[in-house]
Amino acid sequence: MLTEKPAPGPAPTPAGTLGVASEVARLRQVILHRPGREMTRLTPQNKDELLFDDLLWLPRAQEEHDEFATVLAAAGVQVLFLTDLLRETLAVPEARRYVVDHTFGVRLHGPSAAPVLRAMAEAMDDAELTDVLICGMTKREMLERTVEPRSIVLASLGLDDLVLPPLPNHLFTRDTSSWVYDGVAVNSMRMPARVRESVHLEAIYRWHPRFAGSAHHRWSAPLADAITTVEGGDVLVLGDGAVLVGMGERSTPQGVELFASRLFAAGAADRVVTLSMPKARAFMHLDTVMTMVDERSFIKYAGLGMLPSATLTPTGDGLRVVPHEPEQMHGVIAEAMGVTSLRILTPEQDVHSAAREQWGDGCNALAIAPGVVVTYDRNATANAYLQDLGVDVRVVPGGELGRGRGGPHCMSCPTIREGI
Ligand SMILES: NC(=O)NCCC[C@H](N)C(=O)O
Repeated sequence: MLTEKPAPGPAPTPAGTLGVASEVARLRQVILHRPGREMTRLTPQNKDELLFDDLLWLPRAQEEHDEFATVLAAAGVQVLFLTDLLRETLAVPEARRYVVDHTFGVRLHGPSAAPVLRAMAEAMDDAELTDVLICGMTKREMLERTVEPRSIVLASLGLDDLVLPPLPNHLFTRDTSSWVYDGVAVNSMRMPARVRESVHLEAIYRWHPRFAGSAHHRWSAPLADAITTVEGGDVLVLGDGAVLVGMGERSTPQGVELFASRLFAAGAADRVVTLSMPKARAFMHLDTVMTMVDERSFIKYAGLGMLPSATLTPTGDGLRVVPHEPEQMHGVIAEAMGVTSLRILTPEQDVHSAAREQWGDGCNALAIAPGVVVTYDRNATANAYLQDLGVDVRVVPGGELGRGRGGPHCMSCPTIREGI
């Protein structure tokens, strides 16, 4: 039996206007995804394709996640759960049609099976459809709901093969959509295993009553392609019109230029600093190596070193691009932030311990207010180091959650921070 989801805290009070004008301003509202049955689809055979390094022990992962949600709720953050948002969104007929059409399509299922699968999905109630969309569906489960259409796509699958793959990386709500100033980017995801996550977030922001009525900007064309990709873990909102974006394994220069152009066109930002990161799994997103702790402090992985950067600014009808040498990295970010220097926080430890803590998301802090961060308890050196500097560190367990390679920053999509 999976454990029940706890109430996320006291009855939510209206949290304010949607938007995030800073990485560290007091967090008011966040989207989380409590890991569920989709995690039980992970096997030693498919985990790499599904971007997990190991299999999660689900009840323990849920306990850990519940603690994360409780720490946030105790700090006055309104916690929204993706499963609830998706289920409530599917009650809107247009949203349901959009999601079903973008899930059961000719490309994935072929022209013979797609219409049958769509009809099967249409017949489900909102909760069942939500479960199938997130957890996926085997052919055996499909046959409990519909007769097998004549389709070589389906005929090629065994009974326990997946007609619809699960989405275990919904856990990392940061990446799929990101609020930047008074708008949201529903991101085109780089890895095939995560592409369908954007369908759900797009539907939520377009049709869920909580978001549909708000006049926020959109910084992306979701599901565009695998070239113009930006993922939220690569994006840090520096404040006062500045944005920092990492380009590496997931976010591409093409995607970042489009993203910057949209921010500039709306007047939401006027400078974007890009960092060229190594293309490696350990550095898959900027927030795995560097996150903000307060208005001018970053916790940074020692092994990251200094990176080539560029400053993008608007020119009226295009972008002005000024490249910088690696040694200028901190100065360039400081200048974009309008501060004389950054405070770079790098715990002192031997290279092996530093690499182990980075792998365990030691630099993946979620600021819930300036100088108040949520981190995994396992990163003892980084946590003690921050505490010694006077940072209020609120630790949560991450032994199971961390197996998907993400910490508190990755597992949270802030939708409202103070000061927007
Ligand atoms: N911002 C992040 O670094 N998110 C963690 C994403 C982990 C996920 N398993 C992935 O590979 O996409």
